[in-house]
Amino acid sequence: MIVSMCNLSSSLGSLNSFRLKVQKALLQSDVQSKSDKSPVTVADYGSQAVVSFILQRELPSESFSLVAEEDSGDLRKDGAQETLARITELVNDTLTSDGTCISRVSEEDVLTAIDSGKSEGGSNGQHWVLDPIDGTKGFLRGDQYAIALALLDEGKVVLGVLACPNLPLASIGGQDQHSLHNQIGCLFSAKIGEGTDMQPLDGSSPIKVHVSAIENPEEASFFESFEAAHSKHDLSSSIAKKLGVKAPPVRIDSQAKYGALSRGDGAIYLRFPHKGYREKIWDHAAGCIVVTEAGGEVSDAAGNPLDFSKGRYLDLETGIIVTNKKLMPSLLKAVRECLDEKPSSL
Ligand SMILES: Nc1ncnc2c1ncn2[C@@H]1O[C@H](COP(=O)(O)O)[C@@H](O)[C@H]1OP(=O)(O)O
Ligand SMILES: [Mg+2]
Ligand SMILES: [Mg+2]
Ligand SMILES: [Mg+2]
Repeated sequence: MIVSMCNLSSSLGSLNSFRLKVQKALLQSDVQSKSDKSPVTVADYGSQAVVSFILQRELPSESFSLVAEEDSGDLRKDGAQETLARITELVNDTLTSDGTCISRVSEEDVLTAIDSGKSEGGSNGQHWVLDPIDGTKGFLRGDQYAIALALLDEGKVVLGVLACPNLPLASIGGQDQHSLHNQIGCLFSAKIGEGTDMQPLDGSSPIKVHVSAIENPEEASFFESFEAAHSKHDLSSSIAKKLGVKAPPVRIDSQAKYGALSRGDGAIYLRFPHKGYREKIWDHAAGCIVVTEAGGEVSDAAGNPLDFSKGRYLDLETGIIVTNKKLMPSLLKAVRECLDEKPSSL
């Protein structure tokens, strides 16, 4: 399966205008609640439809498989007609404005495109993995969010693209504040064995990025979820304290954390969801390769690499930790000690 990184990057880049436009003009009726109480918006559905259309246009149909977050169930219910019409209008605006020669798509086409993301993934063959808007709560607040697309080959992530429309090109880690003219919007892309690139969302040239080289935890800063409901802030604080981290946490939404970490804005990302939460592959696949190709490591709380071959969910020891190769052993030790002291914290 051959699809150029350039095509993919420009397709996700063109989605940028779609999302910024939708984010600014979002109506109350554009936001719904899913069965797990998490929010979903016309932008989540529209983004999934657009990426699905573009991938299916670029790729041979017989082997196409997409594992994506949203499905059309709620959009097919009575009362959803207006929402579906609005999504279809936004999708058509996007597909025609980015110069791709796609004729207008119907509401049924949009529903079908969304549902092409129902694949179960797994360890055989190739599967695209999509989070059309990761960090929907951040998107709604006007803060960080990401569009995350990855490719699995025989259960391994081999390619990842992470668009972060609200992430400054300059570091959010304290240094380098005055470079790049405070431009906003970053696209991270990584291919196995080829490193990680970052480029502005306007399509300017990419640069190679690398994780922080910090070895002394006292100089490290760490990322965690903005939402306390998504990750235990008290547990992260205990781990950071035990490790000797002095800086307060940097709290941002979505896989933008992986992007920021891949260019060394911070050195550590800690994620400890509350009991019962199951991590999905689309929440980590693109971020994971963006960080590992930039020289970092991603593991579960037991030190195992993430296994993307088990279907739509990640099967892991609760907790995801990300850092550079130098800090990982001491970070894992701090995690183990904190969990041993307070096993009930998981
Ligand atoms: N209860 C929850 N616990 C942990 N993560 C959650 C929960 N509900 C939704 N998420 C997902 O966590 C990710 C964002 O986490 P964070 O911003 O805290 O890093 C998103 O993928 C979000 O889904 P979504 O893609 O629907 O926004
Ligand atoms: Mg969601
Ligand atoms: Mg997500
Ligand atoms: Mg999402």
